[in-house]
Amino acid sequence: MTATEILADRDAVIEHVSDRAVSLLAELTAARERVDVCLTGGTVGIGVLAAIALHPQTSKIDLARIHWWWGDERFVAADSDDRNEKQAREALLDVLGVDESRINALPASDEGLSLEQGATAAANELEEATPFALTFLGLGPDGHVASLFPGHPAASAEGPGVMAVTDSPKPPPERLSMTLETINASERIWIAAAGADKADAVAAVMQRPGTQPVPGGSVSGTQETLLFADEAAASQL
Ligand SMILES: O=C1O[C@H](COP(=O)(O)O)[C@@H](O)[C@H](O)[C@H]1O
Repeated sequence: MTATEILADRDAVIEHVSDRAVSLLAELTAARERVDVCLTGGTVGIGVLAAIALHPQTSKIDLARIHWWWGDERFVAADSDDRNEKQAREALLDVLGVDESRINALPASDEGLSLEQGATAAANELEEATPFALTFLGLGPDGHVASLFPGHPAASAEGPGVMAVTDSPKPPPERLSMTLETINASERIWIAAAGADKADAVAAVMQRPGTQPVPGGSVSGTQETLLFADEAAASQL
């Protein structure tokens, strides 16, 4: 069951989610030797990472215990500005000086692997991870999360792992995405959405009458599922 927290605007969503993330990661890294965290791309998602980097309490997080993953990636060259990895590195990982050995990026198109081979390699790498303690997700205006788009075969793929996504309705057309089952093995899933263009998607995620099912509505963490929305995105609730 997804619970919602509604904040005034985009900046308030980013501030609130980053506050909660810093507290949670400080607590988890004090209690566990290994904490796997799954990142997202997207406007609010990257904003949250930038805010974590600048947060006054971030030094309380034991970074040596965190392993970083991505829920989805655009299958483009490693140095492309479209890469969720590149954006996350610039916003957070490089700023904090995270060690390369703990960054588990999804393959890029210039690494010598086809899209399918990249999905297989990523799924194999994922086997070393513990279930994600925290997974961040953005929400597209169509209700997509990660690169699981409504009506697209990847969104209904069964089993754990990483899907090769072709013909993505949102550019770039080739992507890699964790499956719903892998995402839903996460202890906590936090979806963040802001802006009036997300209002229909937020209503669909919360399964309001008259809405159609969307991938974001099938997301469910084993301990917690939270949707953080600003007032504009929550206007149809
Ligand atoms: O393409 C993507 O879009 C979604 C949502 O992005 P937003 O800019 O509309 O917030 C994002 O969650 C996903 O990681 C990304 O690859």
